[in-house]
Amino acid sequence: MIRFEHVTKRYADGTTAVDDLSFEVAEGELVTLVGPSGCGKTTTMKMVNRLVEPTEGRVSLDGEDVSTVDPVRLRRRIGYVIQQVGLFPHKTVLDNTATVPHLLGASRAESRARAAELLDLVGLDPKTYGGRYPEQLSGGQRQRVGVARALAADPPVLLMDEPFGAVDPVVREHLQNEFLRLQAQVRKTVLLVTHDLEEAVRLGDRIAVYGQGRIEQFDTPATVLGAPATAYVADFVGADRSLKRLSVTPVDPTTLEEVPVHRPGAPADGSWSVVLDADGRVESWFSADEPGRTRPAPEAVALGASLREALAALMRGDAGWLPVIDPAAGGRCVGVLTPDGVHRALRRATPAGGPDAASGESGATSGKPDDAPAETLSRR
Ligand SMILES: Nc1ncnc2c1ncn2[C@@H]1O[C@H](COP(=O)(O)OP(=O)(O)OP(=O)(O)O)[C@@H](O)[C@H]1O
Repeated sequence: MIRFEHVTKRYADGTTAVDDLSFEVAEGELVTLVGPSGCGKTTTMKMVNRLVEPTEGRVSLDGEDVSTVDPVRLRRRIGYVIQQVGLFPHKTVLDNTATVPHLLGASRAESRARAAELLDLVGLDPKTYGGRYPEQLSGGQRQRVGVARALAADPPVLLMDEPFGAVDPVVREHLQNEFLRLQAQVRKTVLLVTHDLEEAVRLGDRIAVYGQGRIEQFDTPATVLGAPATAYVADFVGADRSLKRLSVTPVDPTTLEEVPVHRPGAPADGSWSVVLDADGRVESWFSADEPGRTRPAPEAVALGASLREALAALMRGDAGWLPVIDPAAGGRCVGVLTPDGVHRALRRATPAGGPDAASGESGATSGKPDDAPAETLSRR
């Protein structure tokens, strides 16, 4: 666990980069630090592995004040991933990844076996890529090697500074998703710096929104987007935060409608009805427009998927509704999601007054919706 207690950093030229900062990152939690350029994010991160020393206050790791720990010993417990990955150009991908375990005393064979496992874990087949040199990889592949290398010593803590910054938006989203999948397996305590709000929202269990040298709000993505604590945060998350909230609001059972089950021989109630198979999965459906025509089941989404995914699936099909399935119950259809349901779910994840009522005016909220607590997507 990482803890900052009243930490201030003033550089020699008098710049106050971080001003009286206090927060905690729980074990296994991924916290993103987001904010404009120069607000102190990188300085904050570097005080964890002692690349920068605080002027005042205390940074501790698992209760131990880092200023009392030998920096070399400290950094063995902390993986560090930076945008310019810094791979050794004259070493193969496998050897780059094996360097740290080897330095830590593992035999060459053990280190290479571990490196191959890690490359596999980050989605690079060691047989294909292990023997290549960094210049023979794409930017996205190099960044994956950077992540594999940081994980190689199996550190409990990872510091990541714009780790997916140097690639185009499509590759970036792909890497982010892979990283979330990986994090669900390895559960590191992660502090990740980004200037990209989308990335902060997508990856963070919690987000720290930085103003100048200070944290303006520290909360779940859904709460930061749904209930910005200050005018500054409201401005930073922007007017389209309702759209961003689609990514962090899950499809949940309470916003679904009942499945309008079709009874053979009986006239369909309402405008459409659904035929379920013996396992409760949608087999086909009928619309009152053309009652005699059997239509194939629309694409389904799983409980817990984001509203963003659900909306995309709604747009891809022409049914106007989606079956929602429970993967834990063998893919049984537990309800249907309609555009109205999406709207209700978004409003539910918002404090009283609807998606855009949470203003950044001085009557800032506590950061928590009053009625239904905003749920965030569980990525674990
Ligand atoms: N070594 C240094 N000496 C003096 N000032 C510094 C030093 N390093 C950083 N600063 C200043 O401290 C402030 C915070 O810098 P920092 O790199 O922590 O910001 P950041 O939020 O990570 O920015 P960016 O997103 O641009 O990387 C800036 O004003 C910066 O110019």
